[in-house]
Amino acid sequence: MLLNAEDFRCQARRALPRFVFDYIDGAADDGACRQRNQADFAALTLLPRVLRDTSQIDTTVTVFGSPWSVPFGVAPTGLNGLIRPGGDALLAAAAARAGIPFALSTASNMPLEAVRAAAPEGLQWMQLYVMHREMAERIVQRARRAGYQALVLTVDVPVSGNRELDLRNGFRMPFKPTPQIAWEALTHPRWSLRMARSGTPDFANLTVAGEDAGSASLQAALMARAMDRSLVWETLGWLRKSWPGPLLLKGLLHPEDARLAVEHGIDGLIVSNHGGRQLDAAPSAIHALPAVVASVQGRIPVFMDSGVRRGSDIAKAIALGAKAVFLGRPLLYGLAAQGAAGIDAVMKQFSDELVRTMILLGASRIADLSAA
Ligand SMILES: Cc1cc2nc3c(=O)[nH]c(=O)nc-3n(C[C@H](O)[C@H](O)[C@H](O)COP(=O)(O)O)c2cc1C
Ligand SMILES: O=C(O)C(=O)c1ccccc1
Repeated sequence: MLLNAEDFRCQARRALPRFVFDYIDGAADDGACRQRNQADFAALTLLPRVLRDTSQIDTTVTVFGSPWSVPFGVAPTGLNGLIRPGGDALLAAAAARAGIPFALSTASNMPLEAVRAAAPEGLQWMQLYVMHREMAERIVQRARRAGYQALVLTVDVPVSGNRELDLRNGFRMPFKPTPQIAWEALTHPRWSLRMARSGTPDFANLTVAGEDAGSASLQAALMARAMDRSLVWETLGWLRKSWPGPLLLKGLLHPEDARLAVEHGIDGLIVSNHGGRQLDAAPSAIHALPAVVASVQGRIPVFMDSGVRRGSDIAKAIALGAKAVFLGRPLLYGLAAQGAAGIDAVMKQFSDELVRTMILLGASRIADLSAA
């Protein structure tokens, strides 16, 4: 029986070739930050109230004018097509069914227009990595035309985190199976068959004038996470010109950076350490959240991700000032274990756990959690 995120993780380990599972599950250096993310959630408590009317539970929140049925969304993750062909479309459609937003990664294997078409009624946000500004501008224009509602600039990948599992496995883009990867793939005939039918899982959203979107050098550069490190607060205004909608920064932890973000006209923040995949010495996101919330003083919504594994973790993040959270690996485990049904099941698990937590806390609305 798959009852919780850890159950789905174990099932995903069985369902995937090792190099794919390692890529998803892996973290930077020694995995200390990834562990901290969960340990710090576990160390927090919520103080329940009793004899309050919880006969009706309302989990909805409104974000940038749009209602979410529950206060969580799908975090942007690259290479979802490596888990299942069309992984991004499956995640986007599941999010639309659940009434929550899906964030598409710049490092996705499906063209952003195709993902939008897979769930045209859903909320979709576009995550941006800036390798070249001109390439970034093209992605932003396309996202705007395709109807993405918000743009999320990820700022915690100035360079790749040290992912030793990926290095040892020889996992590279353009996708080129090493003997080990070929062996792992072949011992998972179902996975290999699916991939054989769908073709190589290239990054599909890299467009540069004069260079083929699928060029080997662009593929390799994105996999090496070779970002434009000259992009700074002073040059952020450049993005504003091509994106009139909500613009969020993802991956900051410092309260002073939160203040700078507000000063520079940013519309929302995602407090995150990238699931422990970047700076292994970083504090947990839930630990960093309160100072960021204090610094922002309610001027813009603050979201968080990294380490959310239970509905009670969502309640804890909201109690500490988050508007909502994003889920990364748990949904990927669901996708790996059972495809679309697995994503639905993981989303339902988090919703059910949140509702139970709210009843136990005597909170009938999300706003009531702020006091827990
Ligand atoms: C396999 C994988 C790929 C990811 N790719 C991206 C990405 O392309 N862009 C991005 O902003 N964050 C990326 N992230 C980070 C997630 O958006 C999110 O911050 C993180 O997964 C949250 O932690 P959690 O997995 O503990 O929930 C990735 C995370 C994983 C696990
Ligand atoms: O692995 C990641 O966390 C990530 O952000 C990423 C970046 C570029 C390509 C693939 C994944």
